[in-house]
Amino acid sequence: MTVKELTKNFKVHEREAGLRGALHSLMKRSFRTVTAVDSISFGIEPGEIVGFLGPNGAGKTTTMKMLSGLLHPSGGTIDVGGYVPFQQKEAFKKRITLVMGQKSQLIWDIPAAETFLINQAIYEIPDAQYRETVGELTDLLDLEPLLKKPVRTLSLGERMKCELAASLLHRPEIIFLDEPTIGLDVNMQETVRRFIKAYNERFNATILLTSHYMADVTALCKRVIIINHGRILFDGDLNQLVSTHAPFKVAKLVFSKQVEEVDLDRYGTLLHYEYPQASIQIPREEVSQQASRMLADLPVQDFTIEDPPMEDVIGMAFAAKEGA
Ligand SMILES: Nc1ncnc2c1ncn2[C@@H]1O[C@H](COP(=O)(O)OP(=O)(O)OP(=O)(O)O)[C@@H](O)[C@H]1O
Repeated sequence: MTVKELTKNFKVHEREAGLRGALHSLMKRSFRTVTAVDSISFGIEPGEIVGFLGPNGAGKTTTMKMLSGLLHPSGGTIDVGGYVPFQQKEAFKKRITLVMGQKSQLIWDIPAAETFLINQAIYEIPDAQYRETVGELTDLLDLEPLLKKPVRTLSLGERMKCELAASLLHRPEIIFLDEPTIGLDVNMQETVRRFIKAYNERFNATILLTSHYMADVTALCKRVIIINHGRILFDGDLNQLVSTHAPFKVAKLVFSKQVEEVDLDRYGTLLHYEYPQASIQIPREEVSQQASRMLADLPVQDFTIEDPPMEDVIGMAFAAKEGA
């Protein structure tokens, strides 16, 4: 998949407040242009899972819609699996899918199994292949007990599992996942994550994923693209992002006895101390040395070294860019 200088402008109608504004806008409409995606370029190799991150309104969904052919770009070029998405060729539609966590394609009053049959017809999936794929997806997602119930009676997580299956029946090799875990409880998020990983491994599918849950990103994506105000801020290895923008780790300690706060400052920057727990920020190159010192000097009952939370790392990446 290759994207070059992709841009999307929306024309939005502006109206002054109040009755005068309403009357005025009847006579003369005034428009403002919003640039949702501003000349972004990137390439994604077959089989890669890439995290597409950014704050609300950054342009992620707009980009996904252009990549899947739902929106016509204002500028730039897109090649997805050898196709130009907005030409909406049948062969292209059979190779991709767009799953939006906030929107459902399942029909509310009938069981998911029946939506599956409709999709079989739409995508012209031969019977044998359809049965095999439904069987595989049913196993991977544990769908058996869900398929015959009307969709409206399913929980959000159960519906999301059916949603994923419905979107993957035609075995697309390029998948756009827009917030697939939104609103799900922690266990169901983990189930969906495991499924995405298994699907990617089994079919070598290329996946572009947006999520506000950093656990999705750290579990699935080696590479991330971060956008803000429609522009790419970072595109590269997740580990590199962390080591560039957070050149430190956080030691989490649990003590078996009270320790003086001043004693903890000696090992790094004390972030938090409330007996029996403390967290201390330590420069990466000092981690092993300071860890052995702490274990030797302090009444440590439990000890872990972690990367800082991804939210913080991304926050630091934004701050660095704005400061530059
Ligand atoms: N149809 C539209 N008409 C006008 N403006 C739009 C339209 N769709 C999106 N926008 C604007 O484009 C910008 C990018 O929106 P987009 O939905 O792509 O962001 P996002 O990164 O997906 O955000 P979120 O994380 O909240 O889903 C926003 O300022 C949004 O208001």
